[in-house]
This record gives sequence, C-alpha cells and structure tokens, in this order.
Amino acid sequence: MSAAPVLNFITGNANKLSEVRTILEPAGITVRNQPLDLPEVQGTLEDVTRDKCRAAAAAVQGPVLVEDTCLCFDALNGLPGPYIKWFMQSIGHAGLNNLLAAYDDKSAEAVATFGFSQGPGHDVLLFQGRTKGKIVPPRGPTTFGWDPIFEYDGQTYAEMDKSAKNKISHRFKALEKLRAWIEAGGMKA
Ligand SMILES: O=c1nc[nH]c2c1ncn2[C@H]1C[C@H](O)[C@@H](COP(=O)(O)OP(=O)(O)OP(=O)(O)O)O1
Ligand SMILES: [Mg+2]
Repeated sequence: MSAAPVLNFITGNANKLSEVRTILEPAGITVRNQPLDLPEVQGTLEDVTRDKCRAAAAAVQGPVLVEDTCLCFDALNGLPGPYIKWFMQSIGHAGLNNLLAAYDDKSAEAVATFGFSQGPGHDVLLFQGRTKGKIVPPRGPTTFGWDPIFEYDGQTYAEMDKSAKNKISHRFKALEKLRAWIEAGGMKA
C-alpha cells in the first residue's frame, strides 16, 4: 500500500477511541478524531450506524468512520440493543441486571457496527463484530460503560486486561473486517 491510511473517527467516547487506536495503529492505520455528538435514530443496529455515518459525513464534509455499540439481551429479544446508552445512564449496572431477574437466560451479545463513508452522497459501508457473553453483577473497574457486567469466558470485560479484551471483543472483530477491507485497497476505490 502506498500512502498510510488515515481514518477520521467521529465519536464522543474517549474509551472507544482509545480501543480503536490500540487495535488499528499496529496495522499502520492512523486514527484521527472529531468528538461530534451525532443524532441517533431508532431502528435496527444497521439503520442507526448508517444514519449516524451520513450525519457525520455531512457535518465534516469529508470521509468519516463512526461506530455504534449495542448490548443485546437474548431473553429480551435483543433489547436494549442500540438503546443501551440510555439504559446505562438511567438504570445503571444494577438496573440492567434487574431487567433479567425474571429470566433464567442471562446470555447477551455485544455488537459493534462501524460505518465508513467517503463523504456526503457516498454509500455507507458497514463492518460488524459480535461477541457473546452473559450479564452478571458488576465486577472490575468501572472505567468503561457496561464492561463490569458483561462476562466473557469467566471474566467480565472490566476484569480482563485491555489487551485481552481487544483480542476477543465485538469492537476488535469489527475492526478486523475494516482492516482487511483497507488492506485490500477499499479506501481508494
Ligand atoms: O466496549 C464497550 N464496553 C462497555 N461499554 C461500552 C462499550 N462500547 C460502548 N459502550 C457503551 C457506551 C454507551 O453508553 C453505549 C453505546 O452507545 P454509543 O452511541 O455507541 O456510544 P457513545 O454515544 O458513547 O459514543 P459515540 O459518540 O461514538 O456515539 O455503550
Ligand atoms: Mg452515541
């Protein structure tokens, strides 16, 4: 590849930005950031990211990367899903556990959907990663969102070393697809 790829990741979430940089920079991909607060519509995981990406491209009038994270409870047919941010803010870790009190099935899926657009009027390309786990009472540092209540293979995301989370996470799996596409020359097409 000739010029080193540069992505403009539009997110207001410093933890997301840090994980994305940690995962992509070893692959020689530079991640810039503009911390815009973009409107988020209601709809499927894909609808939310597509709309967010179009709004970001319009706001910066250029190429953008966005990401929307969902936390889907199997017993609730995928809810809170894209609305997890508002559930986290309103009812927190305890409330999210209580939502599942009536069900034996505590399984959940973390989903990261990245959207890339070359700019206003261009298609939005989606790169999605999913990691299965279960919802548990909080364990570990409360640095990043619902990390303390999402258990993967016996440890919560919050209990795992950052490097361990970044090898199995929903975000890592999505970024593997994005990286493969960039390495195949996708950004230049
Ligand atoms: O790996 C994660 N581990 C734990 N919590 C996480 C993770 N990734 C996102 N989260 C939280 C942040 C927000 O409460 C919600 C997703 O909402 P979401 O709209 O995608 O994120 P945001 O508004 O913070 O940033 P952005 O400016 O990119 O939209 O789940
Ligand atoms: Mg958001």
